[in-house]
Amino acid sequence: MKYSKDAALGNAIKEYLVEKGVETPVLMTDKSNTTKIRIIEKNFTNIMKTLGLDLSDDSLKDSPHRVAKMFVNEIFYGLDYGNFPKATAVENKMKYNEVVLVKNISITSTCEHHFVTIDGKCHIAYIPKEKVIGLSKINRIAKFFAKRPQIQERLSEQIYYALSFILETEDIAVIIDAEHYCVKSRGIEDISSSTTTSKIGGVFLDDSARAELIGLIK
Ligand SMILES: Nc1nc2c(ncn2[C@@H]2O[C@H](COP(=O)(O)OP(=O)(O)OP(=O)(O)O)[C@@H](O)[C@H]2O)c(=O)[nH]1
Ligand SMILES: [Zn+2]
Repeated sequence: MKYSKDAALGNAIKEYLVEKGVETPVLMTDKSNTTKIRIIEKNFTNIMKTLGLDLSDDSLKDSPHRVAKMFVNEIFYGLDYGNFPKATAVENKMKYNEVVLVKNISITSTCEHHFVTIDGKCHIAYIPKEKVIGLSKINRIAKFFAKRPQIQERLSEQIYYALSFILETEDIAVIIDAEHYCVKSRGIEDISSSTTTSKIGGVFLDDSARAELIGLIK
């Protein structure tokens, strides 16, 4: 992943999420990515063999390594705060104090109960106080927290508190609408339902501001 990272900011946000009680339950690991990939590869080999799959088949033989790389470097890279995007806020010199809304941010995450895909859209709004942030950084922060085993409620809250920490305001709204493949492709097998969650703070809690925001999203 080629983007600028900021581990110091990531670690400060981790502490803030722990304080707010919204951090993902994680235990410390000092294993390198190479070690993690080697261990996951070995364990996924066992899963495939247990299912009776023939790992000498050309198409299957590299799947354990492929899955291990995908877990560590792609779909779960947001477990590592060393990958937190460089998202430094800058002074709000123009004193802009109306809504900034980034709509339809594509999110793919992974359900932590079943380890299948969550696929949806995220809308993020804030009203600047002293600080503003590059627009793409909002998408990047949402994506960082999506790249973990997740539940949708916690994903909404983690994005909210990370932005609140960086932007030094509570005037933020995070709304996610997503389809869960654990609901769609298994279990209840409902192909049409989606789930909306939100974490809203500050002025967006007022009825009129909330109504205005919903109008802008529509
Ligand atoms: N609150 C919440 N629940 C979720 C999310 N993703 C998946 N779930 C639910 O987690 C629950 C896990 O329930 P269990 O009864 O332990 O699992 P299960 O036997 O596979 O349940 P079914 O999905 O109903 O077949 C299910 O109801 C899922 O729909 C999420 O993001 N938020
Ligand atoms: Zn699930």
